[in-house]
Amino acid sequence: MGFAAPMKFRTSALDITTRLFWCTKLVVLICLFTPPAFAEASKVNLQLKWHHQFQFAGYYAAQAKGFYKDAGLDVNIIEGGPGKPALDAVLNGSVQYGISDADVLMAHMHGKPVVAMAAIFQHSPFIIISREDSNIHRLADLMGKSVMMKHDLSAVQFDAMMLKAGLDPTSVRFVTHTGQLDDLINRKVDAMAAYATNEPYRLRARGVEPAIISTIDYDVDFYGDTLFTSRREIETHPERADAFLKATLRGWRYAFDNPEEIANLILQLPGVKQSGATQESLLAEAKSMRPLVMPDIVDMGHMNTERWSHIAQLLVRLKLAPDSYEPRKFIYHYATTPNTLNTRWIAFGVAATLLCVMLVILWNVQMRRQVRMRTEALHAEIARREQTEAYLKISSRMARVGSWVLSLPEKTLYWSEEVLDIHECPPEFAPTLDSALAFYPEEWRSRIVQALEECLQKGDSFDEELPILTCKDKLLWIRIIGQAVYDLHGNITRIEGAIQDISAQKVAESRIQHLAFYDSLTSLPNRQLFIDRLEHTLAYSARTSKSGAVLFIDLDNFKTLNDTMGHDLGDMLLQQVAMRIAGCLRESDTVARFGGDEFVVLLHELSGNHQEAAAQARLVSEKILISFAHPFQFSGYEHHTSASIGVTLFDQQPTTVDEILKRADLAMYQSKAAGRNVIRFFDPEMQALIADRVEMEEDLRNGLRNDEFFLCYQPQVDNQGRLLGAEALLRWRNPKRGMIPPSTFIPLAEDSGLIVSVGNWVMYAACKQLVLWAQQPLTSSLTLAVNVSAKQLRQMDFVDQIVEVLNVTGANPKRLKLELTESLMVNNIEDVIAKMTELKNIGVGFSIDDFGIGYSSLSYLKLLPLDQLKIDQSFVRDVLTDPNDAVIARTIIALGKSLNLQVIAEGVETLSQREFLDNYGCDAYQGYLFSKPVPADEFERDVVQTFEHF
Ligand SMILES: Nc1nc2c(ncn2[C@@H]2O[C@@H]3COP(=O)(O)O[C@H]4[C@@H](O)[C@H](n5cnc6c(=O)[nH]c(N)nc65)O[C@@H]4COP(=O)(O)O[C@H]3[C@H]2O)c(=O)[nH]1
Repeated sequence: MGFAAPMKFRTSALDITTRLFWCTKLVVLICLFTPPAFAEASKVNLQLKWHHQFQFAGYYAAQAKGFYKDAGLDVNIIEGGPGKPALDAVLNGSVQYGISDADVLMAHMHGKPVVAMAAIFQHSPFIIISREDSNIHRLADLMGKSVMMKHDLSAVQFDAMMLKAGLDPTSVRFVTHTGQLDDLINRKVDAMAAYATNEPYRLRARGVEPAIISTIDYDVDFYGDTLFTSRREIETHPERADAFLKATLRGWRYAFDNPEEIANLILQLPGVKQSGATQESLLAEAKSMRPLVMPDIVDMGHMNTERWSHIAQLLVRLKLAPDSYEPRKFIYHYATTPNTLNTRWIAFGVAATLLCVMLVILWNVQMRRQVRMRTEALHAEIARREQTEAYLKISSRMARVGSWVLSLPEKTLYWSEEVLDIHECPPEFAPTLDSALAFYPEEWRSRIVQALEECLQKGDSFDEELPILTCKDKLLWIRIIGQAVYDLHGNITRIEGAIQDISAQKVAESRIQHLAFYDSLTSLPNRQLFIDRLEHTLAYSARTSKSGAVLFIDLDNFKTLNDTMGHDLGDMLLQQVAMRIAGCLRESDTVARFGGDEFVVLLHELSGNHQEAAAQARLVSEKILISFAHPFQFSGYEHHTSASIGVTLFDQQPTTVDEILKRADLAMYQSKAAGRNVIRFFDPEMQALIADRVEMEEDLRNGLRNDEFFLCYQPQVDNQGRLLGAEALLRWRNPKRGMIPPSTFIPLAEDSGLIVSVGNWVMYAACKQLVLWAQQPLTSSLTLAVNVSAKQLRQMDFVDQIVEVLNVTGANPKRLKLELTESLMVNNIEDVIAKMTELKNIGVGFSIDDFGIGYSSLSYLKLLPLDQLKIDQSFVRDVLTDPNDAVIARTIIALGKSLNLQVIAEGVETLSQREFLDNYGCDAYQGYLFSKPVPADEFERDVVQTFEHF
């Protein structure tokens, strides 16, 4: 449906274009209607139908008056006669043009290539003539009578007349036509076929009154003499044919206009006078021809397609011709345009008029179309504007924005519906400038008043965000925009603008602000806001004599609680901690959460005296520690926790936020190292230590690259004193620092993550050693225990790494024992079990190192694919003196037995320690009693030789 209009438009545009095209084409055609021009006269032959007489007057006139010559033709007129039919002459090509009857049509219908050019006789002159005294006046009178008739078209016309009259054509007696009028005069025949233009006159001239039966009386109306030619002539000489026809017709017009002149001319033709023709007889013939040729009524030579068709149908009906009449092929059409000047002017005139008419029509159509289109466009525009206005109203309502106008100089105020709505005023509320200003709270009102004044005085536009109290006393935030409007003289005539309710936006902004600057869990300021405040405080301190402090607070063992009791409890603890810390501070102090269990406090406006400020900071710190003394309560659960606090002071000395935070952080680490639940102030010595730690980390990294590490081996023996194997212990000899103990660099490697690369190095070194030992009988059965740190084991590809080391070195997995610490059992125990099981399946053994000091859950212990428990040396050390340690050692041995695990004691220094443990069934020992850890060569040389072997 939507395409209906354009379709219509397209069709009409097409019509117009088509009309214009044809109109132009017509004009061009008419204009091109020009006469042919021949360089030299073209010779043609014209065969007449009969002897020379007025019947062919037009042709003689055309020749005598030079019409043929004017048309570039040299025409040879050939006389016709019996046995000399023009049709045959044209068809065999001996002549180009001929005169004949409707037998040309018959020839055409029989497939002969003939073309009728002009029917000179509009009605056939054929008649049946008899003597008046024979009493033959109608066809019926001919029944049984003799009629002299040729078996040609005359017979056809006669048959047609008879049939039309309801008579049988064969009921008359036909006699061969002799052409002798005397046969009729002498009553040899009763009647004869004749020409109305000829025989009646001749009969009368002989004193015999004729009786005439005419075809017209029986409604048989054939054309008479017809100028025709061959199709070949038309195709090969179209211009000649045109020219010949035009000149001939001109000749005919001349002949009828000047019959005496032409009659005299005919008399001069050979054989005419001899035939007895006179001027009088010729003029009589001319006269009798007029009603048949009708030169005054129709165009000379006129042919009617319908009439030819009618004659053709009659011929078919009479079975004289096949049903194959093709008017277009039979009837001649001009190949070129008439060449008279008049015709050309008329043509031009007609064309120009046509063109003008078409242009007027076109202009009219175009105008109508334009008017229609513009009207439609106007309607569409109105609809669009109405729609836009409606949408604007909807969007204004949705966006809660409206317009206002303050007209000057009366200062009358107009509010749109939306503005009234924003102010929650009833529709009848009529605002004035004063009543509008009253919506703004007093402390904000001056801003809008000032904005209006500046707009009035200087023409400044304004854009303000202000709160209002609506008619219903609701607090809203609005954005008000205003700008001056001037008249032609540059005077401000009004201020107009918009008001939008931006309350929702303000809430969102403050929410974003909160999210950006506050910790979502505790609602405390976050690191960013804390830094911002610290910067302000530093600037303030630099200006005044006041100092300040930053406290770094870290919860002790928070990670363990979070991991074991779950994050929900961890979160609850952090929220309660936040409240307790905040409870120890002044309003003006800041407590922030930096993430995890890291809380940071900013104390400002402390004393300008350093010591006093330190005391103030210590007091607050202690208050915080004391607040932690009470257990934290969660639903049905109590939790004790303590904190480590690092403090740093700052005063007017220039320093940076980063520096202060770093110092507080260092102090906090120091307090943690000091045993937790303590307060430590930052001091420069500690900073040096930390700096050294950073440096050592770098040395450690380089140490790996520079091959500064090596392994020492400490023997492990069974209760019979036989050498079972050794524990591989890592050593680091740094060219600058000398030998560094593992207790120093292993924690550093753990913290920095370097322990993974270090551990990998150890694993390769230990396995290579196993391979070497495997090659010697004394050492081939020894096992090697290797320490594995928690970070190593947590590597996703830990198992693959070990397998790769074993594959690369070729070490026997059964000789390798991995020592894991108890802390590994706390987290993700399923993963640990899976990895251990995988390695266990290929023969690798496992021992729990330092057993007894951790948090091993006995239920998990059962699940681990362990081989050995290793009693921590701290219990072994005092096993003889501290009954608690003795009990623990005995318990571990008993536990091992019940779980079917081997138990080894480390740190055995004395025989009595060994004997004690032996008494309780300890399976193996390691300690200085047997040997300190020694390098491989020393181990092989001294240790291996000393012990008995399995
Ligand atoms: N007082 C005393 N000490 C004895 C006695 N017998 C052995 N020790 C010492 O006790 C530590 C035993 O190693 P650990 O418990 O695995 O404790 C090791 C282990 O936790 C770690 N460590 C050493 N090498 C490696 C390693 O390759 N990888 C990992 N992850 N940690 C290692 O460093 C810790 C310290 O190693 P070391 O300094 O070699 O100290 C060794 C050893 O020298 C004794 O009778 N009396």
